[in-house]
Amino acid sequence: MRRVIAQGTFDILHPGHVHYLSDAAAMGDELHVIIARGENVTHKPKPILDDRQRCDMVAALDVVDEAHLGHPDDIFVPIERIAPDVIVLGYDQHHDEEGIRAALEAREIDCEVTRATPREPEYDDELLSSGRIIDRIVERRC
Ligand SMILES: Cc1cc2nc3c(=O)[nH]c(=O)nc-3n(C[C@H](O)[C@H](O)[C@H](O)COP(=O)(O)O)c2cc1C
Ligand SMILES: Nc1ncnc2c1ncn2[C@@H]1O[C@H](COP(=O)(O)OP(=O)(O)OP(=O)(O)O)[C@@H](O)[C@H]1O
Repeated sequence: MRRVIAQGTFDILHPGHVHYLSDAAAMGDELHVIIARGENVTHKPKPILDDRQRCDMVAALDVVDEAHLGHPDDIFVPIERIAPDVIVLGYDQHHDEEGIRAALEAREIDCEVTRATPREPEYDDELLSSGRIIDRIVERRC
């Protein structure tokens, strides 16, 4: 049984998320997804949706076996509990692969780190970013 971890904010789901999670699921037998707590999303605007709602929506996707709300202070706590064989970073996630590998090694967690592929738009005006969907809502409804 090869266990895979994917992670992210997942505020307002779109086909880019489904692509990432399907890519990650194809790398093993069981996909676990860690949902970033709103308080830990500091590199972009805070999510619109609550932690629990984002977690429940990801859990409802077919390719996902289990969605876990992230730890408030230490990202390695859920990883130690899940004990994955591979962590799949998103194609544009700012996390540094080498840094994560070194931290895993320091904690004696034997796990690969790899990156998923991007989904390119398949038709005109396909919106593949939660931020762009929110911008569109503001533009059209405010
Ligand atoms: C391996 C890994 C584990 C993570 N675990 C947690 C966690 O336990 N709690 C949390 O709030 N964020 C966690 N994060 C951070 C977020 O999932 C996420 O990368 C970031 O906050 C949101 O960025 P993004 O949605 O733009 O990728 C983790 C990130 C990585 C790479
Ligand atoms: N178009 C896409 N193709 C492949 N993966 C994607 C795509 N969009 C998002 N992802 C992946 O989904 C995961 C969660 O992404 P995140 O919640 O930051 O979504 P986002 O739509 O990129 O958000 P924002 O627009 O606020 O930056 C990340 O690992 C990210 O790489």
